[in-house]
Amino acid sequence: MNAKTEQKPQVLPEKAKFKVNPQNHYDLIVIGSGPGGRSAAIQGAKLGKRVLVIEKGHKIGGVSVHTGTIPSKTMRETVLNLSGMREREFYGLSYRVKENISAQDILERLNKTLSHEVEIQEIQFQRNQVETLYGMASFADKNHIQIEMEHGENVIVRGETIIIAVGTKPYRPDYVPFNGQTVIDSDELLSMEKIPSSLAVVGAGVIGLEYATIFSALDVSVTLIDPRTKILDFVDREIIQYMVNQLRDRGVTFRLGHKVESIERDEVSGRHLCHLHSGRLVKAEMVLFAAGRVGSTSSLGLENCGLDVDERGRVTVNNDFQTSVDNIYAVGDVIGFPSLASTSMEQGRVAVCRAYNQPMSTTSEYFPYGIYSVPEISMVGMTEEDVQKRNIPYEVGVARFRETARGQIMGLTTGLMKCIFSIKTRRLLGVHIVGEGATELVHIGQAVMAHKGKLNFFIDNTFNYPTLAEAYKIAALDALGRMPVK
Ligand SMILES: Cc1cc2nc3c(=O)[nH]c(=O)nc-3n(C[C@H](O)[C@H](O)[C@H](O)COP(=O)(O)OP(=O)(O)OC[C@H]3O[C@@H](n4cnc5c(N)ncnc54)[C@H](O)[C@@H]3O)c2cc1C
Ligand SMILES: NC(=O)c1ccc[n+]([C@@H]2O[C@H](COP(=O)([O-])OP(=O)(O)OC[C@H]3O[C@@H](n4cnc5c(N)ncnc54)[C@H](O)[C@@H]3O)[C@@H](O)[C@H]2O)c1
Repeated sequence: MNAKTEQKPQVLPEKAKFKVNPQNHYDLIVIGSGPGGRSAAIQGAKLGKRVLVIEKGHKIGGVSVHTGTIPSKTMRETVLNLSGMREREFYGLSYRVKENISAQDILERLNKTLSHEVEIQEIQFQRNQVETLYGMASFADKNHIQIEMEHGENVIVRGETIIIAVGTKPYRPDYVPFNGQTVIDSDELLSMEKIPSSLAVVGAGVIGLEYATIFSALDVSVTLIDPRTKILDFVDREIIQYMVNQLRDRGVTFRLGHKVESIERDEVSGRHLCHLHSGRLVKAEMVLFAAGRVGSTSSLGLENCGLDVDERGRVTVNNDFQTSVDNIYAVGDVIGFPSLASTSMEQGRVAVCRAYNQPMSTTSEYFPYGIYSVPEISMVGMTEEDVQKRNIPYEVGVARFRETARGQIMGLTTGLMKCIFSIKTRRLLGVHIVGEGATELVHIGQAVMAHKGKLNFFIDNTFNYPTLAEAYKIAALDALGRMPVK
């Protein structure tokens, strides 16, 4: 989709006049109730503002709650528990907690988790007196938002400050014959009726990799296809290599550097044939197309307030998350990188504080990245490739989880932590982890980095025993052994 062609910049309407009932006047209007919108709304309410959140879905929560973060992580947890994968070191490769895991097993837990999460968020809005209207929002002008409600009713509301937090939707090019059941995007995956015996995942980004590895843990035969030869190029190469080796060992097939040209159904076998540019063929019962996402801006009427979007439907903002129209801010996935629930929440809070000139300290430059593949990956700070590019003299310390007593207790045979230290200052520059608990463990490194901590922090402090966190000490001692004597 070329959003640019959809969103023709137009001349602003001459001071459009809208008669708006004073009841429909708000200090702050937030469009979208995902992590960015939610935290913006609550921050606005905490500042004593009258806040309205407009949500086009039936429930608040956004992609994060309904189709993205929480569902995929709940699915992962269910699969890891029911498959017994975490226990196989002790009980053998054939160990299963439940034989024949069904789509229903996964959906049951998913529905319980999601409704609980929505309830918590609704209570948060109630407690903070954030008002909610369900309907499709579009700009009438820079202060007025038209809301098309479900039963055809149209309402116009006025906001002095507006936050765009509409997020993204899956990229769905015309050449992919989506059918909602066997050729699907990541939203549709959550209503699958049956777990396929084979799966082709097109796009080895974070979404593709997470789902590919979750299905592989269910013993599904998975092929991962991506036109790029390097997957997740922001992750340390050693960590990716470590993970790819494990996945190959588990039977995942990689078709990197291969572009899908067409997808068709083979009527005889009922499987789908993915024809690759190279002439190779991938056959699978289900195809998951996960080749990125586009901003949900095509029906937002941005042209009515003088805003434009890029080729992926994203809005441009400055460091305060303010768009080129002074009373309109944008946060979350709609502004692009890093497109995480975690960073979207922070952006929502910061945007509102900046809009109301609240004194606030500058946010830390270090944020962690968590990839919930099986095994999981997490990182903060610079990769080894980054420090090399910047010509920083460095040393690396590595710890393997199997070297820790906790790792032995848990039956971990894999898992790796890599810490990068500056030789000159001895400061911790980056932490990269692949394996059990990576997304939790990384925060220790994040805290040390944010406080400009050095190698000696890990050497001089005692860690709980037995823990996986001990890996930090092991990695630091490993690096120390190779550091030049000062
Ligand atoms: C499969 C998947 C897994 C993910 N896993 C993780 C993870 O593990 N960790 C992580 O940090 N991030 C993860 N993400 C990313 C995370 O979900 C997003 O970064 C986050 O949801 C973005 O929040 P947001 O506030 O920008 O908007 P969204 O969550 O995208 O919500 C936007 C909301 O706006 C509404 N909306 C859109 N247009 C309109 C309109 N015109 N009028 C009214 N309402 C409108 C939508 O209905 C939606 O509810 C994942 C994403 C996906 C797809
Ligand atoms: N754990 C997490 O934090 C988490 C999990 C899932 C998603 N997310 C966020 O969601 C966003 C979207 O994720 P994503 O994986 O869809 O996008 P992405 O941009 O990360 O990856 C898309 C992948 O698809 C490939 N691709 C692009 N065009 C293609 C085509 N025509 N055919 C085949 N492959 C193609 C790209 O080479 C890339 O590897 C990301 O920015 C990510 O930050 C985060």
